[in-house]
Amino acid sequence: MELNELACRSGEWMRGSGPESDIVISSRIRLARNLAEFPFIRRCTPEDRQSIEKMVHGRLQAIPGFKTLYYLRVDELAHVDRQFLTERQLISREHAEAEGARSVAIDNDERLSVMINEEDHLRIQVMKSGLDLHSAWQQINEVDDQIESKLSYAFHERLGYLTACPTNVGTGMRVSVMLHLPALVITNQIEKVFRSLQKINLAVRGLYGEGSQAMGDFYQISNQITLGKSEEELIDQVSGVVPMIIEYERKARDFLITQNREDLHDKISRAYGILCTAQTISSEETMHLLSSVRMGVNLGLIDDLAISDINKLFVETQPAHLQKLRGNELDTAGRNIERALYLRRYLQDRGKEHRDERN
Ligand SMILES: Nc1ncnc2c1ncn2[C@@H]1O[C@H](COP(=O)(O)OP(=O)(O)OP(=O)(O)O)[C@@H](O)[C@H]1O
Repeated sequence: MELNELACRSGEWMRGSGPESDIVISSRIRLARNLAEFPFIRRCTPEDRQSIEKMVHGRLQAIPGFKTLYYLRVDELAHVDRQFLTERQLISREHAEAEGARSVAIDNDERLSVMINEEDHLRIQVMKSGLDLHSAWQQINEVDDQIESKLSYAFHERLGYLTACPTNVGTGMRVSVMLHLPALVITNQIEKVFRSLQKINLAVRGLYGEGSQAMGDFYQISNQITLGKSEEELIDQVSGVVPMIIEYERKARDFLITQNREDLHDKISRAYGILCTAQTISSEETMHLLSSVRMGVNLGLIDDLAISDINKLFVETQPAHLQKLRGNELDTAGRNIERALYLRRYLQDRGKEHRDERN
């Protein structure tokens, strides 16, 4: 697949069409799996890695339905292409930066991706728009069964699936939701919410997962425990807590709008104004301003844009996306100019379309 093809369209999870997608950007389930006949990645020789890569690729191809997956050798891609896949959440930052033979298989809608030779031999992930963990589980469970019918997984009768890091042993599953929580940040309640989540063994991470900073008020909430609970219990734990966080965020938004409507409207309109007119802008500032505009769209304070537009802009204004869309490499200053140009054009076009629709 030409990566440029991917750059020109939105993955399913970016469309903002799933349940509760005003606050829940996406739901993700990933399974860590290893092959019984090879050592864990950290103990593999370069030859082992090559053999695993070749074997898994071959077996995946033998699964009906997997033939249509795009298959990319990550270690053979240019830096910008690896960064591009990270920005689309199709591979982890570790997979983009690691050494040795490694690859990824991706389906057409970007719902399913399988990383080969990441921290574990296989990392299978399914992503859905909005809060949709149960259907993500249904899909990943089927995919996992299909793969298991072609490969022999490292499995221990008492412990469950064996993984490179002990924190993943058992189900090998991480269940997560990416939430947009700007009002809890503005009202200084976010730390309190995080402390309560940590008490019930849920992890809070930034936009790009483990060790990453929260950007644009996006937070990822996931299970910390993988052992001693069934997959359904882990999903229920995360699914059970998310509606409460959604309610807190909605209450904080209501509070802001009733107590301070003018200030909030002003903050959001200024953010929109800067995005529509800036001549040079960093990705950090863009994320920050888009976060305000996203809340403005949800609160009906901005009606020129839809949530899908904002989700698309969040991804397409990232460094590698800009360079792919533009077709050449750019340094930081060049990217900041290109980003501002891209935003001005996009927002002016969408504004015009909306005005035409209304007339
Ligand atoms: N709900 C989600 N929606 C979109 N992207 C997600 C979601 N959850 C995680 N991701 C992305 O997946 C990548 C990997 O995430 P993360 O490092 O948290 O977990 P992981 O792959 O399960 O690995 P590990 O727990 O072993 O570190 C990151 O880029 C992260 O942003």
